[in-house]
Amino acid sequence: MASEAKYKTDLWVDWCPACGNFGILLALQKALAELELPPEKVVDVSGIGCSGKTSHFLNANGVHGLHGRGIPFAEGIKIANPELTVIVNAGDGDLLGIGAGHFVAFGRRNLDIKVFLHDNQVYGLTKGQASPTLRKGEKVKAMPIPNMQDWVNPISIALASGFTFVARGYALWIDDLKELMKAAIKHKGAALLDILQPCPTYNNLYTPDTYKDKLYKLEADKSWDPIVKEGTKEEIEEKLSKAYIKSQEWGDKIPVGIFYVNPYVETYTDTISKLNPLYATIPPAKQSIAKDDGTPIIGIDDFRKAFDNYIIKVKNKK
Ligand SMILES: Cc1ncc(C[n+]2csc(CCOP(=O)(O)OP(=O)(O)O)c2C)c(N)n1
Ligand code: SF4
Ligand SMILES: [Mg+2]
Repeated sequence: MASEAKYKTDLWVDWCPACGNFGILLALQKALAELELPPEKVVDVSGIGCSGKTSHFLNANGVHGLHGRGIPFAEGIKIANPELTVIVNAGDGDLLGIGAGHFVAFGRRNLDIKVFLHDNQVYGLTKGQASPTLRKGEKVKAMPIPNMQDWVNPISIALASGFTFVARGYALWIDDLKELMKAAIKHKGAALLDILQPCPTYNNLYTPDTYKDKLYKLEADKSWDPIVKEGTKEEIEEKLSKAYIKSQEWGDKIPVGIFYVNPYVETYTDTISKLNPLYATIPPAKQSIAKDDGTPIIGIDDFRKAFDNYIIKVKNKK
């Protein structure tokens, strides 16, 4: 089996000592190695933040984008070339603060992209302000007063937005995290992996000591069955409701593991392929953009024709 060394770069990994991001990076390198994905077929898209440095430390294609815009960059890449494995590594501020609109719209599309949310409850890179996942009334050390705003629950919002794979991992349980990453990557559709990530420099509330007594594994309960098996409306509603109720659990006990998986939803790129069969054989990234003499080819005519035909068919059905 390929070793994770294949995915390491020779850059000095400059996160603070004991940062949870080290565990996330190692789990990701191990997951990619065990899945035997060639680095040239993997794209890691990062936003801005400490988490955003992941793309520099992973030997794969990487885009270190703009704060809050990891998802739209990733969407463009996946739509242009659906054969790539596209992963977003971004912070809780990035994905649920400035980028929250993209997060919700992404769930609706069910694009086959994996969102790994580095959930440290702070804006690490900008020195420890509260992020959207810090609870109301909590105060981490750089804050002058306790948090005045309520939190955003990443699991609940992902379920409500249409993500078809929703799970939570912990940065220091590297083997479990690696397995969750593998499951997310293998799932065909939009995946959220909320990764609880200690930030020893700025978050003095959610430390490894805090998590030690609170975290428990969903899989330990043999009756917990988060995977949609038949795809009926009733089954989906039942599993979604149970996942939502479970997502509200946060306090003395914090669940880690898979909350919900629905493999029955068509992906966005499959929908496009149905509209235009050409898309499946020659996606945009593989089309020529210029003729031999250098004149640009505008390649949207076939797509437009297919789309017009589709509209005509739909209208005729009415
Ligand atoms: C458009 C824009 N707004 C604000 C910033 C400043 N900024 C950089 S990183 C960051 C927050 C990072 O927090 P998070 O996304 O949680 O990542 P972490 O550092 O915790 O991994 C902010 C506000 C920016 N770079 N760009
Ligand atoms: S500030 Fe926090 S999240 Fe950022 S590198 Fe340091 S420990 Fe990690
Ligand atoms: Mg953060």
